[in-house]
Amino acid sequence: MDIIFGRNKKEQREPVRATVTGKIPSWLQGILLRNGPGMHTVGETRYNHWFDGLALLHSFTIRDGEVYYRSKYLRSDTYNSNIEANRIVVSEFGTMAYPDPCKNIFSKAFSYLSHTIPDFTDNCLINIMRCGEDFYATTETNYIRKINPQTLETLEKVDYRKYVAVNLATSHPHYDAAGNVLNIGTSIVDKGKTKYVIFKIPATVPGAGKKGQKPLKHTEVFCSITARSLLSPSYYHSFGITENYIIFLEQPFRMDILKMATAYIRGVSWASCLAFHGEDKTYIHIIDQRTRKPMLTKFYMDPMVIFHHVNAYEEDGCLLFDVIAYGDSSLYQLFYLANLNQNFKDNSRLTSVPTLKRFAVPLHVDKNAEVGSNLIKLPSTTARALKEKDDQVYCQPELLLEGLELPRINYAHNGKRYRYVFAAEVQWSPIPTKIIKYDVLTKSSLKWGEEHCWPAEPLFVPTPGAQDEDDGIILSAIVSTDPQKLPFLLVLDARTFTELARASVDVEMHLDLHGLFIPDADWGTGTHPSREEQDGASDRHVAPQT
Ligand SMILES: CC1=C(/C=C/C(C)=C/C=C/C(C)=C/C=O)C(C)(C)CCC1
Ligand SMILES: [Fe+2]
Repeated sequence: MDIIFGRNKKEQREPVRATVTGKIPSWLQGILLRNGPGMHTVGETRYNHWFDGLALLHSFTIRDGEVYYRSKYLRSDTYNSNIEANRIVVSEFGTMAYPDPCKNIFSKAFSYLSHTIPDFTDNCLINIMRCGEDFYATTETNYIRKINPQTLETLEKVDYRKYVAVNLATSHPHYDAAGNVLNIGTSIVDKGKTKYVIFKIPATVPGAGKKGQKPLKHTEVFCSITARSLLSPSYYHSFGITENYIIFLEQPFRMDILKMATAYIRGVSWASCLAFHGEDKTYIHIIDQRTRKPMLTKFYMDPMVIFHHVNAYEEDGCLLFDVIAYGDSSLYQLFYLANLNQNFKDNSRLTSVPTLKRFAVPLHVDKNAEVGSNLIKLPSTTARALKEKDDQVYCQPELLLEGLELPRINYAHNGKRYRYVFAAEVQWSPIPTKIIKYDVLTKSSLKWGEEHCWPAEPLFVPTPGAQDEDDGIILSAIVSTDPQKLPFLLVLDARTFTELARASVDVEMHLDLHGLFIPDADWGTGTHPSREEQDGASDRHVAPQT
């Protein structure tokens, strides 16, 4: 398994043409841009956790039935410092690093103290975010890195804290129909308070295109929620949204700020400051977008760990949300590289299987409803919300499907009633073996899988002018454990889940995390450099010139 997880991947800086078999639909023109960890050792030093790896961006440019692949390490400050020092000098999720090798005991003590809370990393390895016409590589700290989606070149480092008071922010923002970005971050012990801050970055700003007119400068705080605990806010990875509401789950998987403040001096990682408190509840915060205020009813559910929200929607006075839930935090434990070795199969059993669960929250709670009564009367779900005393409501889910992660939907249905979840199938280990299309209405699934193949997150791209939710294609980058088999971009018909085409590339591809598709039609005529300008004049191979 070391080939897939632990081995450093070489960049493919010049676009290389893939060998296409089958037929890519002629309307599919654009760039699939994805992110994930690609380098886990620097010099003699090694990261402990797969999520620590240095961000490797890669893209598949699809044009006129051909596919061109390229990859480039994000030239973050973290990457540059590590490469220059030829060792890991910046701390990541599972690895605490020490910048200066101290010469004597006094300077060592001084160095430790002056670094009590080191600056967080800008190794943005998780996802790609679109802000108007700009694209950023993202992680979960206060830093994002602007990138050129065509050349994969690294551009400026952006500190969210310049625009909004957050120390951490998710790498799974939402977008409204106009392309405005909505995200959530945590503001830690700021003016005596720890808060979850929901903020909005407009897609366009007056005078856009003029120097200095950046959407980020116009970031506004939409709403904030005081954390239940000043010194142990929840960890979260995503959130949910509908037309009128925002769903934030304050789960009992928490960060211990005091532990974090002493982590550097104690020589332990950030990950060791996170703990799951199975004796606690998960609080459901529902924010009404019209008033920008959280609902006063105290909704809660069992203790669980949720990384990915799938979708949410409103139906007959209820708010329904679908999430991939775990019974504990064992997922993060599994990704320690020490577990992802030859004995992978024995070491990497999840102690809880990721399960698609549907929750339902009543938007108007009748104060006179009997304690113990179920407030959900929808025929469409068996999810329940039990009235309790003191304005509390206990939500119990409907179990939809076990064994899936990295969920995606047709984003045109985000926040609305929907039918299809596209995901990677995973059972008791974090190995994605198949891609699955799950119909939440009929509860049936379609699957794609092939021997030795590990599929990445399946991304849905709609057919132009599509009416049906599944009228489109699925794109997934597939890596293989068989050294004889080249990695490839898989193109499936999203309706039937049959293979339309595959584009094999003779490179060492990494297993990635998340990304997005940029249709060619999205390149405006205005401020963007032309494709010709950006495609890279220095291309050795036949570059996708148009
Ligand atoms: C560096 C750093 C962090 C990084 C977290 C990361 C990198 C999480 C990755 C999660 C993924 C990939 C989940 C997939 O489901 C924290 C803990 C936010 C806080 C402190 C500094
Ligand atoms: Fe994620």
